[in-house]
Amino acid sequence: MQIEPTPLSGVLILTPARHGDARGFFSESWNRKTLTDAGVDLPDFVQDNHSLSSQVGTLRGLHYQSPPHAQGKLVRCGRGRLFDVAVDVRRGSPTYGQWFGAELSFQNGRQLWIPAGFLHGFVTREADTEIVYKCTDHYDKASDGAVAWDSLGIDWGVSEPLLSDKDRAAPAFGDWTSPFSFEEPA
Ligand SMILES: Cc1cn([C@H]2C[C@H](O)[C@@H](COP(=O)(O)OP(=O)(O)O[C@H]3O[C@@H](C)C(=O)[C@@H](O)[C@H]3O)O2)c(=O)[nH]c1=O
Repeated sequence: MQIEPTPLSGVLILTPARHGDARGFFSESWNRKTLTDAGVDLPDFVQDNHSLSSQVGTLRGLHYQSPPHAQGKLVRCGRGRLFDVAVDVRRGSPTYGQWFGAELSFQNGRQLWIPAGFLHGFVTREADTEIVYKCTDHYDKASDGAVAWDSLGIDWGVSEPLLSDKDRAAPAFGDWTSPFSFEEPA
């Protein structure tokens, strides 16, 4: 397991080992003990999500659930290729409003750990791309929120993405009040 920090405190890139042989590969895509032994303690996960985006340039985001139903997400790409983005929206954080993006693909096997307190979104870079992610809280429709994808200066690599109606109507970052605040690490 390779563990890499990112410029946003708390956000990590995790790359599990792949054991290749004549059949293909085997990989432990999630193993709490491997991470704990490496000094990384993630909260418990209670829901796994899986979505397919048929068209290249499909953009889902930027999403969050408000506390007390905030979600941390461990994200990976099951098929195809996508650009995954986390935005720090913890009020008082030294990196408030900053974003980090990484390409996650079936090929590179990378995962992005995004704690609660961040917006999450992604754009697909291939047709028929699947995303799979573990969440630390259940879906709660009433706590579900979105911020406009094009209001944070993120370089998505597309100018006219395919969006949901909800994402097209999302408020701009500048018109939105974050429900998250920054807690200094103990
Ligand atoms: C997120 C979610 C949606 N749904 C339903 C609601 C709706 O009818 C349908 C599609 O929902 P959405 O349009 O919100 O799906 P989508 O745009 O893929 O939303 C997801 O985007 C990524 C970026 C995230 O980070 C996720 O947390 C989630 O917000 O699925 C659930 O039943 N459970 C869930 O956990």
